[in-house]
Formats: sequence, C-alpha cells, structure tokens
Amino acid sequence: MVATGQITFNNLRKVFPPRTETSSPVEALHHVNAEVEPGEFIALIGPSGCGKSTLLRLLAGLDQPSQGKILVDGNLVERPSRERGLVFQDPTLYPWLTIEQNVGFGPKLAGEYREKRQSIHEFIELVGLKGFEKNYPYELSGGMQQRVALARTLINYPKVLLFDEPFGALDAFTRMKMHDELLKIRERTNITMVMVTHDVEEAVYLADRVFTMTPRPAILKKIVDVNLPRPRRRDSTAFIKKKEEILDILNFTA
Ligand SMILES: Nc1ncnc2c1ncn2[C@@H]1O[C@H](COP(=O)(O)OP(=O)(O)OP(=O)(O)O)[C@@H](O)[C@H]1O
Repeated sequence: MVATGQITFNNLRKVFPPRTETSSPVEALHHVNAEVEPGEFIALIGPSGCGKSTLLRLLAGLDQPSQGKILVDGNLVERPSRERGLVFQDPTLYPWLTIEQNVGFGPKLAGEYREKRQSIHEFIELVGLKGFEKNYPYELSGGMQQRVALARTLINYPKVLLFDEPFGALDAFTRMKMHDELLKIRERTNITMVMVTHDVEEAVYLADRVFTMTPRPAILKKIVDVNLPRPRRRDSTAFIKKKEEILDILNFTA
C-alpha cells in the first residue's frame, strides 16, 4: 500500500488586506516552509493570534495563500476536499438527526448511504459509540459529541485530518481519554494529523513533531522532535523536560 497524506508547505505567506482605509495589512504567515510525512502527527503551537488557524485554514483549502503553495501528495491545495477532514472545537452536529444519521449525512448527500452503511457503523464503533446509534446529540456528553464529529469526518476516508483545538472545551479527564482514543484511531488508520493547540502537554502527548510558531507574522520558529516512546507518561522526567523545552522556545518559563 502506498503511504498517503504527505504535506509540503512551500514558501507559504498570507497577508490579510487592511480592514479600513487607515489600518495596515496583517501579515499572518511569513514564508513557512515544512514537510510532513505520511501518517505523522504534527501539533502547531504558538501564542494567540500568531497564525495557527490561518495555516490550518489554508491547508483545508478554505482560504488561499498570498504567496507560496501547499501540496498534499504532490497535488496543489486549491479548495476544500473530503481528503482533508476538519474537526473544530465545536462539534456542530445536526441536532434533529441521530448519531447514525449525523455520521451518514455526507454519504447520504453523495448518494452513497447504502454502500457506506457498514462503514458508518464501523466508524461509530471505532470512536467508542457503539450502542448510541439511535441517540440524538443532546443525549450525549461534549466528549461523545466530539467523537461523533470525528466519525463523521473519518467516513470520508481522509488522507489528512486537521484539528483546530478540538478538545479545548472538554474537561481535563475527558480530554485525556480523547487523546488516547485519537492515538488508537491513528494507529488503526495511519491518517496524517495536524492539530492546532494551546496546550503544550497535549502537543507533547500526541505529536511526533511540534511546530512552534512566533507571534505575528508567524514564522516556524523551531520544529521539535518529540521522540518519546508510546504510550507516553505525562509524569515521566523525559515528558516534563520536553514540555519545558517547548515552553522555553515559546519564551514561557516552565
Ligand atoms: N479574515 C481575516 N482578515 C483579517 N485578519 C485576519 C483574518 N483572519 C485572521 N486574521 C489575523 O491574522 C492573525 C492570525 O490569526 P489566526 O486566527 O490564524 O491566529 P491563531 O494563532 O489561530 O490565534 P488563536 O490561538 O487566538 O486562535 C491575527 O492577527 C488575526 O487577527
């Protein structure tokens, strides 16, 4: 099987035009160059407003770079595609549809519901929601709703999964559980994952490499290889050292 989900950021720059006649253009990304290997887990971390979401939106094809380009498996990213699934902090499920119908919504629109019926159930099981197929979103906890959002994206068999602070609204215990679920899904699917996070611990727990970004205009300051064996222990000396290394790069004292 050919490994897919390789990403190239090539001299990427994004400048937003001035909002008013007296304001200046905002340079959100300044010549970002990087490669992501198929199946890699990348965390993007940096201060608020530094351009992390902008980078993710460009990768999703929701916006266009001012200069440079993004390639996925050698193909130019020009528009959104089911090959690049996006998961936000807010799961935005359809409240009037059951879990099964939410996950099957995309396939239904594409006229593929019958072919994908089995996959819909497999993905619901994969995210740990077997038995909740007929429930409605309001009957689920925040963490469970986020799992539905994940299953709804996975049903498209994306090559790349993009996360914008997906667990930011969850309590600490649920978040830790979701981390392990996500790593299990990655092991099973080998999908490349790119996650924007504010949480250094989350980045070190999940990622193979952490891209640290500077304040505006965001440049990739340093790429940190996490290089810790899995499963990772949050209380191990090596884990704590890695967190400190990243906090140092971001100019925070640990
Ligand atoms: N559509 C837009 N028009 C003008 N400026 C924008 C637009 N989108 C983002 N920006 C600006 O670009 C900069 C980067 O924004 P971005 O949302 O990417 O930051 P971020 O690192 O994700 O922030 P946070 O961590 O707070 O979510 C900010 O200064 C923001 O105000």
